[in-house]
Amino acid sequence: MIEISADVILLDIEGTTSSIDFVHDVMFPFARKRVPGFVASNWDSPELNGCIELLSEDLGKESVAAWLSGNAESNQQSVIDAVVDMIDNDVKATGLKQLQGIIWKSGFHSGELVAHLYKDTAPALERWKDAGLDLRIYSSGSIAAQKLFFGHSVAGDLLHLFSANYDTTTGPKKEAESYHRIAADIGVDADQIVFVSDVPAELDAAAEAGFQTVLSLRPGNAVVENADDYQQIESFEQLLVAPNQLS
Ligand SMILES: CSCCC(=O)C(=O)COP(=O)(O)O
Ligand SMILES: [Mg+2]
Repeated sequence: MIEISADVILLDIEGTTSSIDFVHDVMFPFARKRVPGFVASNWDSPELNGCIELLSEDLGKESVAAWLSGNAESNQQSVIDAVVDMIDNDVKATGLKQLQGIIWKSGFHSGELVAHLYKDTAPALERWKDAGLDLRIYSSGSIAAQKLFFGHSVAGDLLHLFSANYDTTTGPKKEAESYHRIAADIGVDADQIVFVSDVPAELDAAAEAGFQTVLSLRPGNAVVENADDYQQIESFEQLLVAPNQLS
């Protein structure tokens, strides 16, 4: 059991509230299968072009210019191949995550996608919220995707439990500056925020910014060799958080 005093709980999704398998074996294949049709049908749309613009910031203008150096048909195929390759390699690029979020929308709305949550996740969120804690999400998945995810979960629509969502438009999850920005956005001292994630490098960045941190050890997560360097939980039932100063 870990007992913490804090006002805000900031949660990662994959490997923390929900299984990595669901994201990799259900959500990624759903998007991957639909990338060719989506790119072909939306080639001139502001939505797709916004994602391509973001990818050129993520990957460098030269890479994206190379995809777009041929005729319309070959350019579309280059974008499709590049996006599929990034999905297969779990690239956490903002433009890719925006694109995935757009494609997932139809799946969550039709009921084909229902977000996985560990059985302790929804009860813990309710318990923490009732105790007066401010709950937020910070994930590589786009904010739109996060809202689809928690709006269409195995425990129903949980969006009312969260005060805000952050994605990589705030900055990369492994950089301290991103956590400084989140603390400034919330308007509390960094030490009043506890960040829970399965990725040590994310916890290290958060700790560098002054956050309290907890390592999430869920079944199917990557093995963390130095797990004992962190406060750790296998379930949210092991995380007791008492609010400090928020009214
Ligand atoms: C919003 S669900 C999709 C999650 C996703 O695409 C992802 O990359 C998860 O990364 P996280 O930062 O939550 O580990
Ligand atoms: Mg994670």
